[in-house]
Amino acid sequence: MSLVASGVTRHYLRHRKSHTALSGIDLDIAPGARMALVGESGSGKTTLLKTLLALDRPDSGTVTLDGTPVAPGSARSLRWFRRRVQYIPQDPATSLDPRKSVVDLVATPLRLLGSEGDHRALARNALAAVGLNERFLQRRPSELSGGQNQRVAIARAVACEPEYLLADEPVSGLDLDLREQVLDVLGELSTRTSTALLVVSHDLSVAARLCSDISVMCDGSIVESGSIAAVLTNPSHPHTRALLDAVPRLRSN
Ligand SMILES: Nc1ncnc2c1ncn2[C@@H]1O[C@H](COP(=O)(O)OP(=O)(O)OP(=O)(O)O)[C@@H](O)[C@H]1O
Repeated sequence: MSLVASGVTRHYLRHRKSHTALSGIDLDIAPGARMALVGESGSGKTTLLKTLLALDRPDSGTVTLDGTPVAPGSARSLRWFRRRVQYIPQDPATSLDPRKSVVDLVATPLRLLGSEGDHRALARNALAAVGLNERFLQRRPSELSGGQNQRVAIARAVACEPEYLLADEPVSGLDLDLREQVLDVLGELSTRTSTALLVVSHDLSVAARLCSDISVMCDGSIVESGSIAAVLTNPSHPHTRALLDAVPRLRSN
């Protein structure tokens, strides 16, 4: 019972040459897991996330949810999967329809997924859970701050109560205050619910704050994984040590 990538490989053509973005990745996200996926820019984190979300098709290998294979397909054929696996994109500004009100942005996916219940009431509850109260409901994304839009994106992802939440750099590009706000919201959500969290980040401090396990990517491979405490105190791969050196605070803690 888990979201699993097995032997996932993905190549891209660049300047007519094949470039390996993912090289035989195995990753198992158990129910309720809180896992960070870290690595420097270009290591393959987003490509793996897209593959796990059935937004991108691997060249070889499989992604399965509780043993059922998933791959890109029609919205209808993936409805069962999207009800269970949701996504917080890196840049909410490009993922939120600027014409829609906040409450509609959160209620619409519930309608499309055929979720049970009063969609607007569920949307209001999800927005309240991320600290956006009634006075925000009719605003448009352009009338919100970056951190507020990021919280709308979180509410949208959690409103259908998914079992797995995959977040791509959820706080990159936010200033310090907004970053703290969004990390608090995600941390609170993952402790209050049984939703599994996979957080993609190039930042080890974000990983340490939200997750209990970590996988480190380098050049399309997972080079190290384990509990955050073990990996951060005793990194075995040079790439992990280099990432750690970039966050001196973590070393001294
Ligand atoms: N659509 C694409 N076409 C060609 N190459 C791509 C494409 N998407 C990703 N790549 C390449 O695949 C590799 C992995 O990219 P990916 O975006 O998964 O890395 P990342 O670890 O998420 O990086 P970042 O932290 O900068 O977002 C990179 O070398 C990237 O240039």
